[in-house]
Amino acid sequence: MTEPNQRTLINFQKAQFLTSASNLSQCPEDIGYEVAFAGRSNAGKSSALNTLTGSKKLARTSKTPGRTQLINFFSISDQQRLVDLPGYGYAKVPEEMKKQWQYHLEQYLSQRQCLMGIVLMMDIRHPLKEFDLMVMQWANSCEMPLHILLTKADKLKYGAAKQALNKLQSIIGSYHNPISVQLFSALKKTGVDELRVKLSGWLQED
Ligand SMILES: Nc1nc2c(ncn2[C@@H]2O[C@H](COP(=O)(O)OP(=O)(O)OP(=O)(O)O)[C@@H](O)[C@H]2O)c(=O)[nH]1
Ligand SMILES: [Mg+2]
Repeated sequence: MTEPNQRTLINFQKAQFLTSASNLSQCPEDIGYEVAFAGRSNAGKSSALNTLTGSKKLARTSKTPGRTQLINFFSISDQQRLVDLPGYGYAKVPEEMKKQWQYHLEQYLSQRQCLMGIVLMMDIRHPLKEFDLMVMQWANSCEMPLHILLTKADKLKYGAAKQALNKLQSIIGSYHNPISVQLFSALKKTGVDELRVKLSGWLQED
């Protein structure tokens, strides 16, 4: 028998765009294993997905916050998918549209049976905003595994980045869902292996 930590690493380079959905009914069949990438608009979700999969343009990145407006599905195999969720909190989007996204996002998060865990991305310079705390509390309440990426770690000196990591680590100590945090930089490729190990655990059967 293999120990969970000896499971094979998934080859994330196999990820291919599958489909986009604007609501739950348009999502692919709810089977197998799925991991969702969530975060505030501009947190670096699409960049992290591209870095993870070794692709420059699998997920669209943009200097314009709010670019990813649909739930985008990427398949690694017919049983394993990565999901780029719409960025939350882009101010220039009309209020009604924001409510719609929020509704569909909540539907997805609460109803999706194959959802194994959430990767929550926060810009290391602006962590723990209202949306982040909401996701953290929600995950805690339903025991959903959560892995936090402190993104754009290259924007801080190593000491300051480490300090931000330590602070987050002490905060998540009071949570009782499976929860972890790491530094990440799409620019410098920092933390990619750590992320691959975490997701390989989530996306495979025990
Ligand atoms: N310096 C630095 N910039 C980054 C990093 N990751 C992302 N960015 C930049 O941050 C901006 C937003 O990145 P995206 O990956 O598009 O962010 P997103 O969370 O997908 O944004 P939305 O789809 O709008 O919600 C882009 O200009 C990226 O180039 C990083 O690790 N380091
Ligand atoms: Mg995006």
